[in-house]
Amino acid sequence: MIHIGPSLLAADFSRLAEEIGDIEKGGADFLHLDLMDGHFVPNLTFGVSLVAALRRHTALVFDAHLMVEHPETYIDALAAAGVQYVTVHQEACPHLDRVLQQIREKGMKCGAALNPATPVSTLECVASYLDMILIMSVNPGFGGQQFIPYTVAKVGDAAELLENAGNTAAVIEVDGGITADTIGHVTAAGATWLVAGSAVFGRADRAAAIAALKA
Ligand SMILES: O=C(CO)[C@H](O)[C@H](O)COP(=O)(O)O
Repeated sequence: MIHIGPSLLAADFSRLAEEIGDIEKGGADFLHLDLMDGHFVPNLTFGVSLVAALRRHTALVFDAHLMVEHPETYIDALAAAGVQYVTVHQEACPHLDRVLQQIREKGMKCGAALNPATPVSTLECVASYLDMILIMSVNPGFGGQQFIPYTVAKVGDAAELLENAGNTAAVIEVDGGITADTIGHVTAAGATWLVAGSAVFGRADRAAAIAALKA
């Protein structure tokens, strides 16, 4: 079952509540929230107070992707803001197990994200209890980039890792450069959650854009 999550990064920041209403009506399955701190990635987006404010405007599942240093300092506030999925970067977490447990203890689903050049094998020790593996198919920091083809093989690696760990409940999400042309490659390899920024918010008819990706 394919889930499409528009990335708020590509929305019109001057009218976010309307933009979210548009994709919710248009058939989005979740809302992807890119929190960037200007340190882990060379861009700065928004923080938890904005996420909390948006929570009042939609029933969509909130999928927070933390592209930040020290993600452990965000977890309590994200739980209070009503976020359901929190994904941290393996590369930002010297204590990955600890921060994933912290997310679970707050009653949220936990995910681990990998930059394009980070191997899936780095998640072997936590694979049995992850709720999500997020394969970045662009270098994180900016929307509208070109999909990196070698990341398709990493989706297959993630599927194999989860299978070997006996974790059939976890999902594989892919983020970056997802379009009607690239989506089929990653779904064939095992991804079921697809983040799409430009391919949804960049189009006037969001319902048609989501339907095109699902098709
Ligand atoms: O995490 C991201 C960038 O770091 C974005 O979610 C991603 O790039 C989506 O945008 P697009 O679909 O336009 O590539």
